[in-house]
Amino acid sequence: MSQSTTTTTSSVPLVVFGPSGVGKGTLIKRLFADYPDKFAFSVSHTTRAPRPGETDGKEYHFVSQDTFKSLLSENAFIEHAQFSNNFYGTSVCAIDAVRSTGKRCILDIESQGVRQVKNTDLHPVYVFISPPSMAVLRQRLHGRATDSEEAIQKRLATAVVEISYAREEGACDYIIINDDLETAYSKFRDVALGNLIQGDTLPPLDD
Ligand SMILES: Nc1ncnc2c1ncn2[C@@H]1O[C@H](COP(=O)(O)OP(=O)(O)OP(=O)(O)O)[C@@H](O)[C@H]1O
Repeated sequence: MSQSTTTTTSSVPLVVFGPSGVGKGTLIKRLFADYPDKFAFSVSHTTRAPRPGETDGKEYHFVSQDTFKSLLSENAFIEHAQFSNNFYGTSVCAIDAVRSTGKRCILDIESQGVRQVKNTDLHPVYVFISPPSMAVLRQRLHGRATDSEEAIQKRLATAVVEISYAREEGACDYIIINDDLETAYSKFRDVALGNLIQGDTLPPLDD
């Protein structure tokens, strides 16, 4: 691949999506650790209150519901969502802020957000991280031990929605199955660096 192609591909944002518990955070954390000067998350806006230790503009841009709504009406967000009465959104400005530092912006969002991004002129690269099977996803959610059984069941139900979206024509540029972590990370790193890879094929995930 020519240098110019690599540069162009690796400067557009990278959207990473996939069911909760599949290992997106694990892969992204490792990428940030390996390449601290190359990648960054954009800072999202939220209407939720800051938690102790959080700084405005660092973890989030903390705004009121009214400010959020007016930003929304000005089309300031490329995607937004509501979770338990709070709004969250990724602004065009936040993505530009990452771009201006010379880093590649990474977006870790749900398929609902991916659909919204598709309606913008951002044109990122879309990577779907897939579990090797639903049984493995279930095991990982239990193994992480951060959720109640009820929350795990909810995440599994949402996983079905994420996976069925990934099956839609043109939903993603790359599928990476996170079975063996080293193999998955090596593919993920290549995509993030703008290299062409042979993506995986979605497994049946009907177990
Ligand atoms: N390839 C792998 N093999 C085994 N375990 C893994 C692998 N990848 C990740 N895990 C483990 O699976 C669990 C879920 O991973 P992680 O929290 O990164 O998922 P996630 O997709 O970021 O979830 P969420 O969207 O809920 O934040 C963690 O305990 C992690 O250590």
